[in-house]
Amino acid sequence: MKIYVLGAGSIGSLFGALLTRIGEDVTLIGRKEHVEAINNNGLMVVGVEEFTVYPRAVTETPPEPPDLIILATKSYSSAYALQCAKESIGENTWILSIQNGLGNEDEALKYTKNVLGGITTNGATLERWGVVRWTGKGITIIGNYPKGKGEFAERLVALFKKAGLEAEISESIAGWKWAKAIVNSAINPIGAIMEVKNGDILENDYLLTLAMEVVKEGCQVATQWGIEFDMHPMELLIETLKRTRENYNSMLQDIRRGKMTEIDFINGKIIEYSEEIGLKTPLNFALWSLVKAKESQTK
Ligand SMILES: NC(=O)C1=CN([C@@H]2O[C@H](COP(=O)(O)OP(=O)(O)OC[C@H]3O[C@@H](n4cnc5c(N)ncnc54)[C@H](O)[C@@H]3O)[C@@H](O)[C@H]2O)C=CC1
Ligand SMILES: CC(C)(CO)C(=O)C(=O)O
Repeated sequence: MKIYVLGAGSIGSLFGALLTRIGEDVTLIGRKEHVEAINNNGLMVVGVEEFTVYPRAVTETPPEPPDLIILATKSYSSAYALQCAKESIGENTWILSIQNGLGNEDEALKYTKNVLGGITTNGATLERWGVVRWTGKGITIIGNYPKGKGEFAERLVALFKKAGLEAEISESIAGWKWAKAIVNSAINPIGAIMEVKNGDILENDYLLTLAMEVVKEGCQVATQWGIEFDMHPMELLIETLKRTRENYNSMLQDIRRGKMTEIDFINGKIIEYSEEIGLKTPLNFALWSLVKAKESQTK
C-alpha cells in the first residue's frame, strides 16, 4: 500500500517505521532535521522493539496520490498540513487521523469523504532526529468517520496487525474519539497545572474527584450531540490513569518544553460544542483558562 505519514514526529514515525518493516511503500513527511537524519542513517526504533528501516522521507508532500495518508501532526497543525497536502489527495485516497483531540477528521472531510477516525494508546517520543522511542505498546482502534466500517478499514486493521500493532475496528469511532478527548480533558490539564504524574491524580482524592466531574461534564455534551460510547469515558478514565500511572502527560511535557499544547482541540472543542447547543461547561472553561495562562507564561 502506498502510504504517506503527514506529520512524521513521534507517533507518526513509529507507525511509519512499523509499516516500512513489513514492506509497505511508506513516505514520511516531516521536519527538515528529521528528514535529513532518516535519509542519512535510516529511521531507528528503540524501546519496545529495536530496528532500523529506510523509508522515503521528505519535507513536502509528493504530488502522486497515495492509498492512505496517516495524519499525525499535533491537532493545531492539521488544517495547515492538509491544505499543503491537498493536491496529493486523490479520488481513492483515504485519510486516517491517529491524533488526540476533536475536529481533525472534520478538517480532513473538507478534502474527501474517505475519512477514517482513529485512536491509539501506543506511546512514542522522538529521542533525537532519526530515532523514535516506542515507550509503550497499546491498542489502535479505527473506523469510518463518524461511524460505520468498510472494506478499506478492514484492510488497514489487517495491515496494522501484520506490522505488529494491536488493532481493532469500531463501527462508532466518533464515540472513541470523544471518549479519549473527554479523558484527556480531565487528565491532561489537571496533570499540567499540578505538574504531577497521571498516577498522582488517581491517588489524590481532590484531583480524582475533579477529574471525574470533568469527565461527567464532557459526557453531558457528547450525549447531547448523540455520541454513543463503546466504552464509557468514566471507565476509560480509571483504566487510563492506572495504565499510565508513571507518565507525565503530553500537555505537561509540552508546557515544560515551552511548546504550544493541544488544549484548544481537547477542552476547547468540548467548550465549543457545548456553546453550540446552549450548554455551560464551567469546569472545562476553568481548566482551559489555566492552561492557556500557563502557555502564555512560558512564551
Ligand atoms: N506521541 C504519542 O505517544 C501519542 C500521540 N498522540 C497524538 O498524535 C498527535 C501527534 O503527536 P506526536 O507525534 O507526539 O507529536 P510530535 O510533535 O512529535 O509530531 C508531530 C510532527 O508533525 C510535524 N508537522 C507539523 N506540521 C506539519 C506539516 N505541515 N507537514 C508535515 N509535518 C508537519 C511536526 O514537525 C512534528 O514533527 C497528537 O495529536 C498527539 O496527541 C496520540 C497517541 C500517542
Ligand atoms: C493517555 C494520556 C493521558 C497518557 O499520558 C495521554 O494521551 C497524553 O498524555 O496525552
